[in-house]
Amino acid sequence: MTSSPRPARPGRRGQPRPQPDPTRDIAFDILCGVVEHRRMLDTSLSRATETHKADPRDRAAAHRLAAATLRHLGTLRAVLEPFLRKEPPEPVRVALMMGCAQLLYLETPPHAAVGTTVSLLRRRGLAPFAGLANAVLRKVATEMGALLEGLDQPRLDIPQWLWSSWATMGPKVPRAIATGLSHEAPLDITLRPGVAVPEGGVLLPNGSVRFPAGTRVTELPGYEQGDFWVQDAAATLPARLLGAREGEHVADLCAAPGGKTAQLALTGATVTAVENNPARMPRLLENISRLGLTAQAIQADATSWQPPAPLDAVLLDAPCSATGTARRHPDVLWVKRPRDLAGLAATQDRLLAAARDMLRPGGRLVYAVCSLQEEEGPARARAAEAMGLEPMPFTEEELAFLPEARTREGWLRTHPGLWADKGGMDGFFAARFTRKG
Ligand SMILES: C[S@@+](CC[C@H](N)C(=O)[O-])C[C@H]1O[C@@H](n2cnc3c(N)ncnc32)[C@H](O)[C@@H]1O
Repeated sequence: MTSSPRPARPGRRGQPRPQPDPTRDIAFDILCGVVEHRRMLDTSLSRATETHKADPRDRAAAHRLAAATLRHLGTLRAVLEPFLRKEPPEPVRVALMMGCAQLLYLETPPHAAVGTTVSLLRRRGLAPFAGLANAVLRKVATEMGALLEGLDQPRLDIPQWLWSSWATMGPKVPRAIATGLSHEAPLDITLRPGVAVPEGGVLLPNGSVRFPAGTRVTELPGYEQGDFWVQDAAATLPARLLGAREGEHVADLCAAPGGKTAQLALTGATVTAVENNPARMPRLLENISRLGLTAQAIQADATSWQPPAPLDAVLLDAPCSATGTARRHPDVLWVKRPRDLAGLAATQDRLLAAARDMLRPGGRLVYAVCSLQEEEGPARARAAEAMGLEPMPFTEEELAFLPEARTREGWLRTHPGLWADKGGMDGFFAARFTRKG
């Protein structure tokens, strides 16, 4: 992150005229949206990009700054605490946290981090706090190492309710997840069969290819030709574990943007992808076409859609809290609340019941969520059993490349602390069932 290269021109009354800085303006709007209004980052990003007439580079830089701040929100609050004798208004705290994040995590030169924060406060009608920001950020810049010493950063950066909830997976799991969430996620792609590993990529044990964080997928050779698609290593597992085969009729419920549809289509099965959100249909269709795959995409609510004939297999990648994707979407940690889970679980149960009814006797169902929450994972697998679905556990052989993700029940449980030496993975839960004959 660099400073604005142009010197400030004098404005009225000899005051330096604040320079436009769309990157920090957008990041500030995003952060205020998350922290004050529990608004998702992507929602604010689109809105703020329009307001500040930003170009794609500003947008990307703003996203990176906002994400770095959110990834370390608890630590940044703790670092600032000793310098604030009185509680500042929340937007001022947000600007200070953003300034601190640039100093502590983004290697922004101190004069730029301090100067741009002061300008931001002036632009936003918060000039009375400019002096405070100047003094606090200068101190942070000089005492950086000492300020972080002794802080339990992974613990501070996770809201208490999530930390406690993750302990249901084992006492060491919350810390492992938090450590996995403390850095940017790498870029994983899934290759079409027969495509060579692109230069710079590392082949993972599940067959995914991994690139360093910040790699732009559209710039990798083979993207336009449809040689691969973006998909986290953990996200490849549910479709793989459905075991779809040529000649089978399968449905991919809740399908956009279509990573799992692509996997299923490549098995040779006849695939119907069902997605209810019209805004997400173009991405699904675009991906199917870029990859040159054959799959029927239908815009419909999967709780009421019915296949023309009973299906051999169904993949249900249900909507969820998405806490498993917090490496890429750190806002999730601060936007979601415990009370959101009951509504999501009710939707997941409705989708499970609908999926069950689509199957022929003996047909298979994989239920998956990118959530780390018990309510959306194991509790839903038990609900599926109560609906008359018969468990069909994942075997040791099927998960031989990732044995630590196989639970005693034969479910799949991944989290950002797994494959720590390789760069981690998203959090997923999956369970497989058959419909009794
Ligand atoms: C977790 S995302 C799916 C990701 C996708 N399976 C993939 O691998 O690329 C969940 C999707 O379900 C869709 N969705 C939510 N409720 C739905 C419903 N009742 N019927 C169909 N789709 C639904 C959402 O719009 C969203 O696109």
